[in-house]
Amino acid sequence: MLQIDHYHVAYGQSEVLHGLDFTVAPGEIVAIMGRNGMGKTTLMKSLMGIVPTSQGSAQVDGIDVTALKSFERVSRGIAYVPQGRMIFPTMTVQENIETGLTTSGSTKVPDGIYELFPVLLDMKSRRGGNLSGGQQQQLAIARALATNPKVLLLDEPTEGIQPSIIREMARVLKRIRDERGLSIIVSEQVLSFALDVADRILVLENGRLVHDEPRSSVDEAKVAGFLSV
Ligand SMILES: Nc1ncnc2c1ncn2[C@@H]1O[C@H](COP(=O)(O)OP(=O)(O)OP(=O)(O)O)[C@@H](O)[C@H]1O
Repeated sequence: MLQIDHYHVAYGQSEVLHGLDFTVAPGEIVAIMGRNGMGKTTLMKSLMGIVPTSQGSAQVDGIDVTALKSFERVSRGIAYVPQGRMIFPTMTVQENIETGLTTSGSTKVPDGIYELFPVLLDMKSRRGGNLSGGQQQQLAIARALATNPKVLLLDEPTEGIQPSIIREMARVLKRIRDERGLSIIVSEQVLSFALDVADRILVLENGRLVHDEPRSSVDEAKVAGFLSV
């Protein structure tokens, strides 16, 4: 569903990603792990077309998206939940989700979204800024799903969220994957969440992939070693 080849990204003269190669299958959840500053956010932003790719390519469902603008990537099936969630604080919950509908041509929030996140239905007339961190994270995921994506990117979704909500988030992400068959890429520093949610664990270290193992055979101590400072 997502294929990344020889993928390089730089800020000006400073290269941050030095040639990544990986694929994500339909219905697969991949966790990209790594300490602060290793390039996880840069990868997400470049896949979304916010930061340009300097070499290499990204394909979604067989279509090269490397030269496309962000809104074109959304219509090709990439959705993004940025670090810090970035919901619109003065807009209501419903209005926040509706901003994701522009690509689908629909004006009504699909019922399936509120089924996944019942708390958002209860709060649909509240302002986004009045929600808790966990509820805002659910809202950001709901908004991304409203674009009906094939590939969902989540940048450090557990940041600032309490443990019980983190476990619930893992459950919902797996349910979304099972029901919609989409591919999910989640950048993470919390190993327990990655082990809970992912089918495969990649580790990014100084802009290179240094580890790529299925969840079932992952060496937890080795991955933890990459994450310790
Ligand atoms: N706008 C920018 N201009 C120049 N360098 C940048 C810019 N944004 C990030 N960097 C650098 O790129 C490198 C990777 O940063 P990035 O934010 O992708 O890491 P990360 O793994 O997502 O870390 P974090 O967990 O802190 O978000 C860092 O060295 C950072 O200083």
